[in-house]
Amino acid sequence: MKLGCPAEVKAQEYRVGLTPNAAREAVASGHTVLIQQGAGLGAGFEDADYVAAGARIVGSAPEVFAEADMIVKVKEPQPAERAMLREGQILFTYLHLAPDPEQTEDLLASGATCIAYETVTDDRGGLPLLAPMSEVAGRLAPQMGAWTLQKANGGRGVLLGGVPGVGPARVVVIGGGTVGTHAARVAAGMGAEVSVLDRSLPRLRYLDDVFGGTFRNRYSTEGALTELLAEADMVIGAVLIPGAAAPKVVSRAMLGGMKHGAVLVDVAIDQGGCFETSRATTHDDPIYEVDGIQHYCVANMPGAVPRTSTIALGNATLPFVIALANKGWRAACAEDRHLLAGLNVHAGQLTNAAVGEALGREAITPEAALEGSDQAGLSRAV
Ligand SMILES: NC(=O)C1=CN([C@@H]2O[C@H](COP(=O)(O)OP(=O)(O)OC[C@H]3O[C@@H](n4cnc5c(N)ncnc54)[C@H](O)[C@@H]3O)[C@@H](O)[C@H]2O)C=CC1
Ligand SMILES: CC(=O)C(=O)O
Ligand SMILES: [Mg+2]
Repeated sequence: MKLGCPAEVKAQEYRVGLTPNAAREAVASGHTVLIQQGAGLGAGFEDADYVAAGARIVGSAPEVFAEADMIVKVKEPQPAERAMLREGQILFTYLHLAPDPEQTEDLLASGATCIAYETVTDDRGGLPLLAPMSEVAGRLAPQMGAWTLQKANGGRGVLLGGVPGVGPARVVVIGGGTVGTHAARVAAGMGAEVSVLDRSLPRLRYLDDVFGGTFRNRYSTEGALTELLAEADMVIGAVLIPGAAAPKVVSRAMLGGMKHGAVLVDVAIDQGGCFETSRATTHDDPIYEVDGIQHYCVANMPGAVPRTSTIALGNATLPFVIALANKGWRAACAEDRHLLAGLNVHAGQLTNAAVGEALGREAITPEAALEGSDQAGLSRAV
């Protein structure tokens, strides 16, 4: 198979879909790897590193898209990239379709087979291709929130850890999954007083067992949240219902009960955001204010640390990239129901129920797409 890796074009996105080590393994498995010139530079990988791994450097994105059977990326394809996808081509990347009807429309129109990193599952109920970026975004969240809390950035001018004689900042983390746990650990490590809320009792038990002495946890109800918001200097939004639009856990009215200059960091913004007042921002212009509360809502936070993020993401995606390249998408997905769970769009049909529900569109099951793909191809060909 020909694997193509274009340079990312989203604002301030310096990650890359394939590392030289991933390229080397794909080449060793008998595949051709096409890397757009300079695609790895932002993450510290030179074209020469890819050439040494056996990959071929290609001058432009249109050449990569035209030649490759499978496109491996990081971020959801931007409009110019969507226009280059074609029927039968595989796209393997983050998609986050639930809050993005335009992208969904374009992917359906392309006829491509689109597998989303964020809905691939594992045996333990986890999301193995989201987890590494959730670890990065979780660890970054208190760092970005601490910066936003500085007076010059519109925050209330509170130092996270306090100093001797002055108490620490209070941090509330909503959602105690991967993002939330890593955020809570780092915020506590910076000296803040941290509370984590979740709606899963098994998760709260786990957090209590492992981190009981480091941060507190509470069952997430509006009442508990309202109490904690009143005292909070920083609130980190980290909830997820896989594939679905994020539930709005903090309404605009609830901002009125918070301290002026407190900070919201909405990590869940890539699924539409879990605060009513959130809108996606970029690394170029990351913060804005609503009702005296500062909002940081960057949808690709790991892009801020592209070296760490690219390697972490590549470690997780590599086995799936190789399986897709070796077997083709249909056999690879037929043999691995967890990879099949990543199928969001195939041959003009939506194949993820949560995305369909969020967008009010009909979705078939990924299993039906697997069985019906020949037929779908045939009916378009006549
Ligand atoms: N902005 C960015 O750059 C990035 C964003 N993310 C996003 O961060 C979000 C969280 O991801 P993960 O931590 O990996 O998910 P996860 O599935 O590990 O954790 C989510 C947690 O939220 C809890 N939850 C669900 N509904 C809730 C509610 N109403 N109240 C309280 N808790 C609730 C779940 O029980 C679960 O423990 C996702 O939307 C993910 O896409 C992840 C990486 C980067
Ligand atoms: C998860 C995601 O969207 C990101 O890493 O940018
Ligand atoms: Mg994102």
